[in-house]
Amino acid sequence: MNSIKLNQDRFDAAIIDLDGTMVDTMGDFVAALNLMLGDLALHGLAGLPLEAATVSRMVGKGSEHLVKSVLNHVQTQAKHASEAIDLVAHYEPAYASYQRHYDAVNGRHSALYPGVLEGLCGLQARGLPLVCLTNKPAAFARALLKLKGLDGFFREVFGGDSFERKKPDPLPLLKACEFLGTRPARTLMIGDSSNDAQAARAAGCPVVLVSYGYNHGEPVRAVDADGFIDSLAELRRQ
Ligand SMILES: O=C(O)COP(=O)(O)O
Ligand SMILES: [Mg+2]
Repeated sequence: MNSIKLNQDRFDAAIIDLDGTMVDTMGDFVAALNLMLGDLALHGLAGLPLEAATVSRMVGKGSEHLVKSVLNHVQTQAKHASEAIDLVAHYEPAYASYQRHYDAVNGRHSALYPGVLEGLCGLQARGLPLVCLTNKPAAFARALLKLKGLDGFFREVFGGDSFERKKPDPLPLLKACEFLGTRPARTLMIGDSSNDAQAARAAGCPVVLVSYGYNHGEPVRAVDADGFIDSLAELRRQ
């Protein structure tokens, strides 16, 4: 980690992102989205099924954004005007189908990144209270954390539907700090994307990004952040 030294003097708590930071959930997203396209009879259209490389560019801004991005992608893949889809008419059924399928596949095609347990244990051993803050719907996030054995680490789990606005808006981080009773300047945000970094900057939280996540398909080290780590286990050693 380059410019941040993690020590108890500097931080009173940590807020940790879920997808792309603690759990590699790409397999769940891809499975649920392809089942959704099957329901809508869009599965066979121009170059589908969707692949992880495509979906990883769309993840991180919540389910509504993800479903809209996939429908837009299908639209741009349509080779003939006759294949063009009505995005507005498809959105509601697509979203309902996606939610149903994601609920069923949640955690089945996903895995903890290496070093996550060590990192969380290290933060906990330092006495830092932890909150999980994701743009994933809170119910999906809680079920996933439980399935992966991580639920016991967090005082609270906030999702993309917990507040009026999602990351990159600072509101969820400010609310998480309020819950923790800590000042943003002393609350470390750990994430995988520019979404997390922008929210942290705007809230006044220091931010460290992992190098292995999704970051909307862009190189993460180009993002304005206070440090980068290759594994959460590095937090233990600071
Ligand atoms: O957009 C999502 O569903 C999840 O994204 P996040 O856990 O990286 O915030
Ligand atoms: Mg993320």
